[in-house]
Amino acid sequence: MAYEKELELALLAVQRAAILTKSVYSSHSKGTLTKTDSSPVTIGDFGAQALIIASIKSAFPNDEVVGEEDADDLRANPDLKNLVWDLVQQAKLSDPAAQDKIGGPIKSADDMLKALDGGASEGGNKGRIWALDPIDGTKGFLRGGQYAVCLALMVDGVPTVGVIGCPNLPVDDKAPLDSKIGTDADDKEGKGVLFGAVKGQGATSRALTDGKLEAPKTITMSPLPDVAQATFCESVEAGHSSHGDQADIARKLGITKASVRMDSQAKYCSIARGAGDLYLRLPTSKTYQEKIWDHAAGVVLVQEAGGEVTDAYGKQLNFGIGRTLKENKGIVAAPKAVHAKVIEVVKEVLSAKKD
Ligand SMILES: Nc1ncnc2c1ncn2[C@@H]1O[C@H](COP(=O)(O)O)[C@@H](O)[C@H]1OP(=O)(O)O
Ligand SMILES: [Mg+2]
Repeated sequence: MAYEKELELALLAVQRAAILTKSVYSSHSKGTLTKTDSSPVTIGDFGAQALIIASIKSAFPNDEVVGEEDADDLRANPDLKNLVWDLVQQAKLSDPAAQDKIGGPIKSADDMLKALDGGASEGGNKGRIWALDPIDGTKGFLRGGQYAVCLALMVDGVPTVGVIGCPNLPVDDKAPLDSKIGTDADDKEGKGVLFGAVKGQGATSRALTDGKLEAPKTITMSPLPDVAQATFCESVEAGHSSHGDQADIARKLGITKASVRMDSQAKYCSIARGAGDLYLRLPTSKTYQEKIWDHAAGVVLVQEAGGEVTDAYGKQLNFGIGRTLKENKGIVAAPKAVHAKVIEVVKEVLSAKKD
């Protein structure tokens, strides 16, 4: 099967990075810090990015990576560098054969910095480029809710392999979705899911473990004969998408169920496995450009589970023009059969706002 090696590498690398993020949450008081550009980040972001890029570069030395982080903060702060270096050395898969497949440990702190800086690709529509978000949904991570380790391989600008690790989603694909799932208040049992998809080959989920890969289960979106019955997902953060516009769209579609708010690409995962139906992300800002690492993996998953993903105007997402989706505004993900109807209503709501 095409991309078999890439999928296995991505699954194992994401699994190891997820182990690292869990150790940051439990042993390092969540590891929060503020980057020199004042955006929030955790020590887990650096460690997870370094591990995943080192794995990619050892298996596929010529591939490029567009990663969210870089090593500038670690170079400027030796204590921080040492802290992340300790984390990276400890994060190992329990199964030696699985660990061997992802290139073993990084040899030195300097190698770790080099790996971290390996995410500086400018992207583009030629060749093989990976898009990596080591911790997507930092706010969710900090509140003990949903976050995701997200990795996609783009081939000639097209997201082709997508893997997402969600340490706080329930393993059961059909567990009811509500905004409290995965919060600290919940039982920790039965949590942690690893999703994978390859273009043209379907989408799967399996329990996220720390060893060998579990057997995959095929996932598909729920059949949604009547869009009024939909459950729609949106960001927790009102600054990331317009809760008001999304509520208007839902009302016009006849949807009466309350939205499910969760952080990160766990939203794409949840609709791909049929636990929810729609993901609406209407822009709050005229200037914000969505980042490719925030969507590439989720898009492959939803497409392969029977869905369609476009921007808010129904335009195809263009992943091949750099590190952002600068030609697109907002995101609408829905089962294929209802996508056009949803876009029609989204356009109505957006054009009414302009008047
Ligand atoms: N104004 C904005 N509009 C849309 N997304 C945003 C905005 N500001 C930040 N983000 C991104 O939203 C993502 C999280 O989305 P969600 O709300 O679905 O969890 C983060 O990767 C974050 O990027 P960053 O990490 O650079 O702040
Ligand atoms: Mg992100």
